[in-house]
Amino acid sequence: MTRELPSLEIDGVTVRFGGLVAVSEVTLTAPAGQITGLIGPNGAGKTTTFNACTGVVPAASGSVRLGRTVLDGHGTSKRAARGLGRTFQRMELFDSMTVVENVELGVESFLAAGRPFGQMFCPPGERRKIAARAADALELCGITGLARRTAGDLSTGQRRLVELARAIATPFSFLLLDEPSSGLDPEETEKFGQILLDFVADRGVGILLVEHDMALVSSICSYIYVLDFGRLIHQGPTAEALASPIVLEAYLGTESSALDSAAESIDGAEAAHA
Ligand SMILES: Nc1ncnc2c1ncn2[C@@H]1O[C@H](COP(=O)(O)OP(=O)(O)OP(=O)(O)O)[C@@H](O)[C@H]1O
Repeated sequence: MTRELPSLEIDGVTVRFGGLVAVSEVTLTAPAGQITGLIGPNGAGKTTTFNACTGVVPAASGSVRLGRTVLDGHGTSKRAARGLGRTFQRMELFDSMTVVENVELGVESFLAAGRPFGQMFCPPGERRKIAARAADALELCGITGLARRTAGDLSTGQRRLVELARAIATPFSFLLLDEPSSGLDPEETEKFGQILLDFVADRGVGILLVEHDMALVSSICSYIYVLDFGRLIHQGPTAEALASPIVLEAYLGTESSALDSAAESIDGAEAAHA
């Protein structure tokens, strides 16, 4: 029987840094088995929203749930143990370790956190489980051939895939991905997007994606939320949201070229389906 995976529910979350309201009463739902986009200009509050979900910063008000599990009041490790995984804007790989060691470490830490003296003893059978999950994730990301390479020797594109493999090898029930395609060229980005689509279709895990690459957003997210100055200014199906005057205005002068490229890729996709 496959387990039912949760949606992420953010309900009226506000985060303040002194007098600055970085996130203001943000409410969103990101369902299981889909990639939901969270976009907005620089400084709009996207990463802070992720930080509030994972417990890195306290929310002044509001609530975060994974399905029926309330995450409020827990620290970062407990929220991860409840199933909320995350990748960071800046890559957090261990450069002196091999690719497979990096990926296995993610799984090992997750499993160890769930039992007493977990970091000291690895029960028989668990090592095989960890290796199997890591091998599966490397294959899904198309990097099995890099398993024994040292992470620090890899290109940015390869390192992004290792980071993704580590996140998907770990048995999280929902993933927050913060600009995961940053530094990739268009070909690598397209491949990366396809891996994400295959992953959610195959495993049913939900993803909330923060991303500046609008061509990627428009090709893999069916629904997006748009933040500006900490507030949600729009939500809706991707094509509609990216064409919305209020969204265009928020991006004007900052990322209008990014939206142009998104519009081109939406037009291209529509033409291909016609
Ligand atoms: N720890 C902090 N202390 C004070 N201000 C902060 C802190 N973290 C973020 N901010 C401020 O909160 C606002 C939202 O920042 P945040 O990093 O969430 O934006 P973002 O949408 O993720 O931006 P970007 O796309 O550039 O990563 C910004 O004005 C930022 O300067």
